Amino acid sequence: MSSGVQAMAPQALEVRGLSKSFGGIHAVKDVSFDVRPGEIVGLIGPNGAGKTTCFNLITGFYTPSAGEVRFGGTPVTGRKPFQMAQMGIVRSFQKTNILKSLTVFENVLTGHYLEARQPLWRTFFPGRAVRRTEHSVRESACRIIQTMGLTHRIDTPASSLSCGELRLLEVSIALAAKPEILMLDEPAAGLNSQEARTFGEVLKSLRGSIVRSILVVEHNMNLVMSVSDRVVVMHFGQKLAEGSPAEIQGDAQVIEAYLGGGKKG
Ligand SMILES: Nc1ncnc2c1ncn2[C@@H]1O[C@H](COP(=O)(O)OP(=O)(O)OP(=O)(O)O)[C@@H](O)[C@H]1O
Repeated sequence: MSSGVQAMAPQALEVRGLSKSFGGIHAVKDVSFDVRPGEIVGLIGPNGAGKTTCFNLITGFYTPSAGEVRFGGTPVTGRKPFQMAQMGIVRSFQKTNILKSLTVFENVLTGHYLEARQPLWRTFFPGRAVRRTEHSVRESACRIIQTMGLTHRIDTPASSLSCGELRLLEVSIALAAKPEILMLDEPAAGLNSQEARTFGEVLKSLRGSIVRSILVVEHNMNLVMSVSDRVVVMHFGQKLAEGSPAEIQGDAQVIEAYLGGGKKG
């Protein structure tokens, strides 16, 4: 769908020895894993395992206490979130990026800010280049909305969407930034099992068409196990296991971590 994305060289995300302490709490401790081009990787773990902190470290919202993040072989540790987004590492936010009074189309348009930025003078003297950008941004928004199955809601204010549709809109807005790797933090929160299944199918359809790879933090085990090529399990800030969904589901240490640690989801 996005020819821009497809034209890019594939980039792997490499996380090496990542650590973050808050006072005396080791929220993330020496965590390493890769997301290879074309993969969907699930990042799971019981409550407080360090998943969100890990996400915030990778996307530049936190600075690591130690360790490195590389993207396509380039060290990107410590870069700001907008710099990460410009490189193609884009995360979704739970609800916070949705403007409820705007329609689905308008919300997805706002997600194109990286592409649509213009110098101020161009706002007053829009030339052909500005109109071309506007046209391509509107086309891109329509394509994303169609891919996400929201075309029938394109002119609906976000305030009227169901919970499942809001989740799809959150991902749509992230897609507007043209990610190479899309990072989703609990994208299925609040969905019932049917909505989560539909959501999973949409996610699988994105990979290789509109984004190269996906890293997803999620408590809904059915969803994670059905969409992921590989699963990384965190526990008490550290990586406990890594493997295929089948391997992870049969891993005694993982089962113990969930059963012993207060399972969520
Ligand atoms: N800003 C912060 N200041 C202090 N402690 C923090 C901060 N952020 C996270 N922590 C602590 O770090 C640990 C890991 O938290 P984190 O939110 O990363 O876990 P999680 O796996 O995402 O949990 P959940 O599944 O419940 O969202 C927890 O003990 C948490 O209390």
